Amino acid sequence: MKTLGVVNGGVSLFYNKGKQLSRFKPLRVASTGDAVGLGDGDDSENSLQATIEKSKKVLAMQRDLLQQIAERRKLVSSIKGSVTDQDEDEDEDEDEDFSTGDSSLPNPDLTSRSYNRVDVVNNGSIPSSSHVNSTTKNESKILPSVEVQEKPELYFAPEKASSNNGSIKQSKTIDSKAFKSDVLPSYLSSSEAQVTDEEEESSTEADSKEAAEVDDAAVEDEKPPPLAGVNVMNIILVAAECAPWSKTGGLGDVAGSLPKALARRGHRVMVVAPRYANYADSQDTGVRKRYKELEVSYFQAYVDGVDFVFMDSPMFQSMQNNIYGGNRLDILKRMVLFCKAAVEVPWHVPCGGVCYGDGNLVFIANDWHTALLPVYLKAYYRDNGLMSFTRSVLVIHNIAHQGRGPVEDFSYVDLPEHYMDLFKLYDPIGGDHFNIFAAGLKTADRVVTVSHGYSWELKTAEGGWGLHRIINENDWKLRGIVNGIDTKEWNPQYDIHLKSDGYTNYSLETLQTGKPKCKAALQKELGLPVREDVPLLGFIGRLDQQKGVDLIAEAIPWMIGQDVQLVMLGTGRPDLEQMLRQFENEHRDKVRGWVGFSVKTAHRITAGADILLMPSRFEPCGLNQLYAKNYGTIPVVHAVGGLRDTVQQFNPFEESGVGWTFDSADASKLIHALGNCLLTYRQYKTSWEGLQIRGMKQDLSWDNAAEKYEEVLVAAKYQW
Ligand SMILES: Nc1ncnc2c1ncn2[C@@H]1O[C@H](COP(=O)(O)OP(=O)(O)O[C@H]2O[C@H](CO)[C@@H](O)[C@H](O)[C@H]2O)[C@@H](O)[C@H]1O
Repeated sequence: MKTLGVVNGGVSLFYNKGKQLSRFKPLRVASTGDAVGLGDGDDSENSLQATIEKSKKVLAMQRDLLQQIAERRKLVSSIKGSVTDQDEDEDEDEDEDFSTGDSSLPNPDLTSRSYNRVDVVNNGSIPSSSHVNSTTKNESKILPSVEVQEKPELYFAPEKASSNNGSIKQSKTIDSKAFKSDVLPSYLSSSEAQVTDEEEESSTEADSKEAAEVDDAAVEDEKPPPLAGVNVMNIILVAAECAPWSKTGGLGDVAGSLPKALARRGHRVMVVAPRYANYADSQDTGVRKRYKELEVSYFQAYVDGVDFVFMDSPMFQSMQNNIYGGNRLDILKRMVLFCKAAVEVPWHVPCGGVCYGDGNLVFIANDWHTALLPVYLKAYYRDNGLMSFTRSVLVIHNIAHQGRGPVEDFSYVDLPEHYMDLFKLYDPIGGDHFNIFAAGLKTADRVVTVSHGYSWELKTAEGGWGLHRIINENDWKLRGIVNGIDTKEWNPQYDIHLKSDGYTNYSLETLQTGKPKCKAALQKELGLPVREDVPLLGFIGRLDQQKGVDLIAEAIPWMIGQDVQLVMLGTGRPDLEQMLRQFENEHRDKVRGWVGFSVKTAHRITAGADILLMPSRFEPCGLNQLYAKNYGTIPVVHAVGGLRDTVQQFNPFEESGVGWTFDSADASKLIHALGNCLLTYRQYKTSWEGLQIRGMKQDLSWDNAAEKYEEVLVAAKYQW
């Protein structure tokens, strides 16, 4: 078996047969030539002096060890706090032996940046930090009882469940659970959004105070995930947006939350994102670098165990709330600068006093905006024998945006001529063109996409948007991993946006009182009639072709004929924004079309609505349906991509499933599914509660996904 020596800032990490043999700095004493006790006279004085020096060193090392031991004790007590069952009690005892053995040791002063839960050897020894700040559901909660009820009879007319006229064909190999819904009795049956808002987006003092309270409450519930152990790595996630600092959609959410889950597993994790505004909670690192005539500097914040590094340049600052603004070349130039500089961040930007360095390091790039990063890593470094042990993983959140342009755009990316072939792609309509995503996909060591369903769709002509051939050729390195959600931020129990204006926090135990309160508050806030019995439907999303807003538009006349209320929140295509306003104007007693980007309103709709509509034409993963499930809001979705993976169709005979799905992007299918959903809402309350409870009980946290990401990172690390 191959033995691999990874040089990591002066400390070698040796791996043999997959095992890390030496992860900590060896404790070495008396390494110099002047041995103690040899010679006499002056010699003996010298040797005495040498002994004193060595004793000092030994003492210093002991102090170091004591600090590490104290940190482990802290970890053990946090594990003890969350252990509930018998098996875990046994583990706890073992841990206790370990900790009580050191109980007499002094408790060193541990700062918030002191040590990781697993000591990561970084550039010579100072590991980054990590708080344990996750929230997971408390499974031992008392649930409202679900009564067995008669099966529904009055559902809509049956239709062929297997019919598949969708824009994307379904795979035979796709998740069997997702498919189950299709064989059930069927009678149950680019322009990117811009940040346009808003008062709550600038975090107020009150918000941060509330957020801190949320942290405290969440920490009490916390059950840490297993640690990465020997797989522990240095990870740098690079993305064009990162919530809560910058967000136009799901990419921002993922960049803000996946890293925290990786850190909870013990990895040292950094996020690099552009600095589009002056973020109050970040500090200037003082580091300045020049790329051609452009200077960048770096700001930094340390949150929930993750080093967030914001790259500052007039190019980014000028974007403010319009982060993908400007013409094609403007965006290209911004991303060239961002990716060139991001590859060097591990050398230049010290976090917790120490740079990450290039050993045991993997970059996670996201979408076309950062698909240049794997290419720069190869062209500038690995081709030249540098950063040889650094790897890159590229995540596809949405293949529809690719960084395309005329072939001449290659001159802006500053790469050797022979790299041109990586970017050149033939398009049946436009001929040869320049395609950044294509180059990134070919160059990255591994590729991840955000659901199983989408990983299959990407390989089809309809779903690959011209890149399906490249994706098929690189199938060996592609993996689908369903996104998780930030269970601290998107949790009805702690949600800071439910603390005022009549809203209230709620959990499984208080669902039946808390959610109706939120519904009434939402109706009041929107100026709709406050009625508990009327089903309130919600839609949240970018207004573009992807999200199927036009299907809702087609279904509006039917909806208006029902006793329902509808609220739609979104920004994007001006014609669709106008459509939202028009719906509201025409049906003021039933419809609200909120054009704008408001995180607060998104949370409140998720809590107050009974039903969330997601008729997306394609959906790589989708986060809103996951948030909806966590809030007891029932999703009605087009069974495509990640929606098919995450929304299991309701089956009244088994009382299973968490929502309604329809199998093609067609308004009549949406109406059919929604009709059955409304019928259940009105006539089968117990079934409805069952749907809510099953959704709320699912573990949607990032911890599961982080474990799978870790497998991909490790595969990349050992790949040559
Ligand atoms: N007007 C508005 N006001 C406030 N908040 C708004 C908003 N419009 C959207 N949002 C928020 O933005 C996020 C959207 O996330 P999605 O995953 O649904 O979509 P998106 O298509 O952007 O992401 C892409 O990347 C993600 C992440 O991988 C994939 O899940 C997805 O399928 C893929 O298309 C949610 O947090 C939502 O609440």
